[in-house]
Amino acid sequence: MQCEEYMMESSESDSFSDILLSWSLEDIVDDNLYKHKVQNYFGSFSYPLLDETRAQLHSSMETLDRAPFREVTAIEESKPYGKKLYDVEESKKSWAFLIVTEVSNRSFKVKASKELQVSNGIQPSLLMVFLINITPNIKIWKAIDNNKSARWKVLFSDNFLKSFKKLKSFRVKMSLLFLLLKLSSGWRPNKRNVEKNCKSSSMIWKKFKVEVIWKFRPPALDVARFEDLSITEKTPSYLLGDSSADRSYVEKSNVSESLLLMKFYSLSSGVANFLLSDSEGRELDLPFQLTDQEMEIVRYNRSTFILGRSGTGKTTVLTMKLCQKEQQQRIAEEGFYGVENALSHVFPNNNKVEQSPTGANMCVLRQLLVTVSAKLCFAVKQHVLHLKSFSSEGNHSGECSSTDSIDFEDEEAQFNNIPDSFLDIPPNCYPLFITFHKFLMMLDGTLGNSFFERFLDTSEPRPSSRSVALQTVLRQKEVNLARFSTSYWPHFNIQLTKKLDPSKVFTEIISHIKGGLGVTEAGDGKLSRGDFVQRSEGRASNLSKEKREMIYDIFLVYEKKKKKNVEFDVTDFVNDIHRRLRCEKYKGHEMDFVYIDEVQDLTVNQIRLFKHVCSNVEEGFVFSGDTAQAIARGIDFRFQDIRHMFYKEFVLESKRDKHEEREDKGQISKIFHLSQNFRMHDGILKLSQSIIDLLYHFFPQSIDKLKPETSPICGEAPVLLEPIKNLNLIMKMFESSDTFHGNIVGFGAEQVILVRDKRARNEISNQVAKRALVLTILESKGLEFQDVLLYNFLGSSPLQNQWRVIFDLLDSTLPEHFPSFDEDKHNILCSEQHDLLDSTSSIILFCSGKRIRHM
Ligand SMILES: Nc1ncnc2c1ncn2[C@@H]1O[C@H](COP(=O)(O)OP(=O)(O)OP(=O)(O)O)[C@@H](O)[C@H]1O
Repeated sequence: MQCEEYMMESSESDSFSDILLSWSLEDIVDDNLYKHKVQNYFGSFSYPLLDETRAQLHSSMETLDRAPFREVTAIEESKPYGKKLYDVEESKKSWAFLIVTEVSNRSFKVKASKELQVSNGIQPSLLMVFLINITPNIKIWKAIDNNKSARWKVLFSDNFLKSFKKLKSFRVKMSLLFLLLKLSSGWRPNKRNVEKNCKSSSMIWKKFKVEVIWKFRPPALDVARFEDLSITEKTPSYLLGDSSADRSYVEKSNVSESLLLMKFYSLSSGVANFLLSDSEGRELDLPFQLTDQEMEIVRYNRSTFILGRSGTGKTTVLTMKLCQKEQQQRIAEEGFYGVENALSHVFPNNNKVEQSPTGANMCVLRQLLVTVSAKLCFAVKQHVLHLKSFSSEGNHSGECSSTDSIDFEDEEAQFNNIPDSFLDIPPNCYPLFITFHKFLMMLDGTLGNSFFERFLDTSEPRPSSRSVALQTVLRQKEVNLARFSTSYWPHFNIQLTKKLDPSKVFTEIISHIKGGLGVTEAGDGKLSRGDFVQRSEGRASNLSKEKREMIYDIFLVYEKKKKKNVEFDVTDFVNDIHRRLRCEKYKGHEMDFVYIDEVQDLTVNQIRLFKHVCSNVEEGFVFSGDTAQAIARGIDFRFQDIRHMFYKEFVLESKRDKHEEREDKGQISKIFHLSQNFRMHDGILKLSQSIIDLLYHFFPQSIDKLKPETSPICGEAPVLLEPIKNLNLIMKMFESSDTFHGNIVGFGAEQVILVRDKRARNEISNQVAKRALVLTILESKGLEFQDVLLYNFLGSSPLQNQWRVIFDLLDSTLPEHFPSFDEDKHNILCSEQHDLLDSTSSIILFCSGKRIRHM
């Protein structure tokens, strides 16, 4: 039998520390001793609960939901090694480990590792529920309990997951999990095999030699690197990915391998069973450990707003909130407590029991998650389905549609199996993941007299499917910013247009004149000239009275021309739905919970529509967004506007409807800020922050002022590749698929070339001949890559030399012929800066054109 080394970290002072495991598995030696035992532990197990216990659980469920459940580790002393996850406030220290200490057929007990602070109002039984919650197969806890000495909670890393996935032998997988369980239960290897290596009095590093484990191989090197030696010096080499304690390796660690950004998962029986059952090498998508900041939002059970920059975990929090509700429903269904109460807790709308296609009764929790981008919608749905299939141990199937291979050119294809109406959604379509566009289509189909009827060409034969007909109408008749700029703008009075920018004018029309706060639902769907012009006096305005007059003139001409062309814009569609909702009552499905991601891409008038589909105003709405990003051009978004509108039109109106207004005015919903960035290292964040600073300076209204984000990882600033004379750099880079001066190796699935528009995409795609993924910035929104090559963004900017206005800001000694900043004239700079910001996930700037070198 072969022996290999592995190591673990522990704080000797506390017998209930976590094990922080971070290693790579490659090969595993063949033999193992534990096979039979493992099979015993992983057998199926069902546990009958006593009535008394059930009653206890029932009464405590509500409190549990709100309990600040936090598993505190003793790793605080070792902060440099851990993520923020382990930074626990003093007050929460009492939230210690909870271990099932006894399991028998008739009862089980829970014991806290430290003194449990019952004075906090939390009863031990609550904690028991939590364990049941995450570990439906209790038997595994019995295994942990076999050894009464120190028990450790096992967290494992992304690296572990990836390596585990590669393992072929089921037996090896089992033996590995078994070993982890043994460790967590307090088992320690034979003393002869232990070397002690004391780094400090409070921290003892142990090095164990254990039978039958694996061969270690350091992860591959990549672009970004560690530089902060204060971290690397204190961090044990194995935690940074190298068993040989080679400092130079540490400095070259890939950011994605870093413990500080890495995802961690805790080992429970559910996870163990899932890992073992995953025979087809399917993507492993497990619930990872959230930070305190994220957990606070997930547990907060009232309607709320989540604000954070790209990569701070907004979508993660939304998804986990949704999953939490699903899980509560499952518990309710499994009868852990009285069914009626369970239902009232999970289904605020007192939803009904529906018949499944097989005829069985099923409670349908109606959750709706809406995004603007179809790609993000797809990604979120896949993630949740994975999590669901994990938590129901692989039994989950029968989702509404299979979205395995989506053609993003035909983004709506992923919704083919969801009806274009809220009237008859099959139960297995829930939770419902749709784009805002699909949401509008569904509302249109729920109400009488479709908006599109008037645009269908009666002379032509109608396509057999409604959705094909609608797609055609949308393609041919919808005026978006691109069509506005090309087909409408040139026809407006040049005296008006020469002083204005089409994107600014379109934004004002769509977001304010026709879709903003001042537009009441009952009105005619637009602001009067007087109201619009008067807004120049408001504090938030950055447009003069004169310019507003001009914009209003353009608006009137635009409306006439649009009518003549029999065309429409999105606000016409939204206003038409509002109009119909005033005349007829919404009869579609009532949602229990609604989650709206990328809310910055919606106008106030669009967001208003959601109140018709969900009356659970107190608890049912979560909006998340970032004013630094905007997918949809032509939207002017302010978080505070949405929040006030929500209070006035959702909260107060619902209270009025329920005749509650006198006693309680309700509260304006809380805003949570997420500030830790998981996607980018410090070097990229600094670049983003410098663009945000430009936005604050030039366009303070276009972005909410937030605290700068933090990232625990240091990294280099993005590299600027300048063109070499007579050399097509892109071609050169990709002429051979795997080498470019030895620097860019294997530009593959985790890398992307970002370009400005579809034209550039086609051009670059041809040049790299499928050797790299090429996306427009818009298409890349919400997706993640290890490396981003931003191609010729500045060189191809419509702003051309006008970028130079920012030099004034950067260097006051520059000669005077640099143009000075004019808000209206340079408005496009705002969207350009937003685009640039969107692309700064991890970028290598690649520019052509001399002008760019100034940057
Ligand atoms: N606690 C955590 N530990 C490790 N990784 C995390 C944690 N929370 C979130 N992440 C990861 O950080 C990345 C960004 O998260 P997410 O997509 O939720 O952010 P976002 O704010 O919605 O970003 P965007 O606005 O760009 O879509 C994801 O890879 C996510 O899995």
